[in-house]
Amino acid sequence: MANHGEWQFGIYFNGLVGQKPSLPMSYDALERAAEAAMSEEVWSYVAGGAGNEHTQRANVTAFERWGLMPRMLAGAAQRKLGVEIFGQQLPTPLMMAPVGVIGICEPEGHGDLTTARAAAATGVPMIASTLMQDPLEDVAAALGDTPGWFQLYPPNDRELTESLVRRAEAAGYQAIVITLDTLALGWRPRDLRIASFPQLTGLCLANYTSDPVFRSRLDAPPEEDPQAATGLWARIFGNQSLSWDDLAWFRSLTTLPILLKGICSPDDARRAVDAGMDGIYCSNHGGRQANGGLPAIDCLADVVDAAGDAPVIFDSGVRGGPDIVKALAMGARAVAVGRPYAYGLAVGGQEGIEHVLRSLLAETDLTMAVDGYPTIASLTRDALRPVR
Ligand SMILES: Cc1cc2nc3c(=O)[nH]c(=O)nc-3n(C[C@H](O)[C@H](O)[C@H](O)COP(=O)(O)O)c2cc1C
Ligand SMILES: O=C(O)C(=O)c1ccccc1
Repeated sequence: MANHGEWQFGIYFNGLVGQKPSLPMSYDALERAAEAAMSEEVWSYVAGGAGNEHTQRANVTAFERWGLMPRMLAGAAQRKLGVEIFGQQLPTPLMMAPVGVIGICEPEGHGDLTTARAAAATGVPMIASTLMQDPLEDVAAALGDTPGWFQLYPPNDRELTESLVRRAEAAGYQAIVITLDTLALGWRPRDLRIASFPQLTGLCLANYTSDPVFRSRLDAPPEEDPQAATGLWARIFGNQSLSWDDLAWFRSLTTLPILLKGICSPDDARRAVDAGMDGIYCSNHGGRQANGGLPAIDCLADVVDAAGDAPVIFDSGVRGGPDIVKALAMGARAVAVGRPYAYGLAVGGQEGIEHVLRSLLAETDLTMAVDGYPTIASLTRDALRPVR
């Protein structure tokens, strides 16, 4: 396979016949275009974070405190970006993080299906959120040969939790990601200012309204009384009494690999592995949940060390190829992005997502080429130096 970076020559050659890319070529331009393309409510929800968004900004700027050491004549003419996770061979170390409102990041409201098609076209796995506009089965069917993982927000109803996990397994998802950092909703001033929370208008609840257990809890079907369905969702979503003791029960539900998302503490990573979890997902939810926290990248190395042989996925603040390379060098097995592909969808539909993913992969590949790291295995912490 050609190196991902060669994609840039396609763009330059198009320039020879007067064609310029119609989609943004930098993250800042992508963000501006997305703001223009989205409704005020969706923009606020996607772009915003917790409190004064200090942690959200710090997630991004913390990457600038690490520099990659360039190595010359390192035999990096061909790069190998493939990785293996839970016996799955992935063509690249990039993943799409679960974004619960991806369904409404395009005007037609089927953004989950569009994202799955972009995953199918690029080989970049989609981690499908519990919050979807289309049922998880339909989204799985659109993934083609690309693996999908299912992200679970465990409701405070065990029968419903079990139903969601079994449906995900039956639909062909290849891992379950249990998100632990959103058992309560963070303080989000942007959304508070405009008094907007999309799920409360009934958006992105298809996995609930299509679920037999959820439906059995309602007096009338959601099609007849959508408000009652939304009210039930609001009552069952939060699950603040979840504890480490519940992990054995989750483990008993499925033979699929389970990862815990929202882990930043090495002690929690150790505890997760001891409880039989298969992987760790180091993330602070893109700074959307708790403000005043550590940048997620500053937590990654300790989490990797504590996780032992268990693979660690990383997200929060990844905006370009060098960020991906740095997170891999810290020891992440794969690196995910959230807002970047949501903006790609808003700006250019499926093509927009593919454009964002291909740009990230090209820049990752070229960073490895220019800095002399031919394989992901060659990217160790020795490649990183603190910027003074
Ligand atoms: C609009 C939006 C919705 C999200 N919804 C979910 C979700 O449903 N489940 C989840 O585990 N994480 C969710 N996240 C968090 C992402 O999975 C990821 O941790 C975060 O976006 C990474 O940070 P980044 O946006 O800086 O790349 C959401 C993030 C955004 C921006
Ligand atoms: O907005 C989020 O980040 C998120 O993950 C979420 C999803 C559903 C309810 C509350 C928060």
